Amino acid sequence: MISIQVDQLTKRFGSTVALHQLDLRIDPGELFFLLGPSGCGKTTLLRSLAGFYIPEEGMIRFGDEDVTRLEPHKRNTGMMFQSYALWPHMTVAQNVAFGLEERKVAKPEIKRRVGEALESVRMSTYADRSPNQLSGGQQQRVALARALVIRPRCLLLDEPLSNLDAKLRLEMRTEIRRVCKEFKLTTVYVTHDQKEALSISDRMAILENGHILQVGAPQEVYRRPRRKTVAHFIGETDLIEGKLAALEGESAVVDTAIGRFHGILGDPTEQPAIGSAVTLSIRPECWTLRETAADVNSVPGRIGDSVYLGEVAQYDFVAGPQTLKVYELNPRHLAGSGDGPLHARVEPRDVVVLSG
Ligand SMILES: Nc1ncnc2c1ncn2[C@@H]1O[C@H](COP(=O)(O)OP(=O)(O)OP(=O)(O)O)[C@@H](O)[C@H]1O
Repeated sequence: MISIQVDQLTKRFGSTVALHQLDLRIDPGELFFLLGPSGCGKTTLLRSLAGFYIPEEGMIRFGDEDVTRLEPHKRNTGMMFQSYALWPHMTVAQNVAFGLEERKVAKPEIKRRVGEALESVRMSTYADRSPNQLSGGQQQRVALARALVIRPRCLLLDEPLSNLDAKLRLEMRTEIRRVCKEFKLTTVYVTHDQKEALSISDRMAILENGHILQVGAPQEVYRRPRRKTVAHFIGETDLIEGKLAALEGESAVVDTAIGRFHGILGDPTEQPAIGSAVTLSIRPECWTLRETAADVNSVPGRIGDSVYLGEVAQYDFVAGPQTLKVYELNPRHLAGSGDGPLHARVEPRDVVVLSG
């Protein structure tokens, strides 16, 4: 197991700065995700780790070794990309063996390791098939076996599941986590799919314009986003603009057009000034609907549109000038626009106060 450390990494393409003095440390054996809007620099960072891009400034280390300028094939990384590109004229076993043949590994050793790699992704019985006789999910398993067979120092995955349908994606993401943990591989995983990241990552980084906005475990990033962009990018959220009325440690009081809220600072290291503009981020499932008002964090309003989805009912809750998304888990019945006035209430710990 190795750590991956990135110090002050800058990568430019002409006048575009794809990565700005990026600092990041990924712990040994960690399953680490890179997330962010299109063009934020995820692929550039992954390709720099793989050695396909050489940064203009900064350093990349695998464990204690400086690999910043090392050629890709000398880095010994296992890679799996969006198009898994198995060679159609080779069998599954030959596809997996290829990397070992290139490395001039002895024949009996190749046979043993290919067997082990196919076993680890549960594809042993398909060894003699050609790739076009496999489903998309099975091809992806072979691509994973091909990445694992070289005993890489780390795994680099770029949208590995994006060609699969929804059900297979669910199955394969658990499979990828199982394999990474079994092989104790430090893994960097790029995706657009926040559910993939929330469900299997140890930690994740959210990028924007070549900068890292936040690094943390899924629960930290989801429950305590530090910036509006992060709150907006990960999960659903209600953003409510207001002015900071009081601050004591991490606890903040904010006045908004729909009332006064008590909450917690998203980024306790940045203390906004009293009277400054702030934004509240409240997850739709944190609200509860009641017929009576509560003492704090209680907003009167009416149900607008509603959608029943079995385990959850989704409401548009019209509170004066603001329409909030409110999700009720395990709904007994669906509230409708014909119902009387209600009060949406939220715990202060679920109200995240963000600068700006
Ligand atoms: N080979 C290249 N030549 C010129 N500009 C590039 C090149 N590769 C990336 N860029 C630019 O660098 C920035 C970061 O791109 P990158 O591909 O890393 O983003 P991304 O987060 O992976 O996006 P996506 O989610 O769309 O794949 C973008 O502005 C992109 O246009």
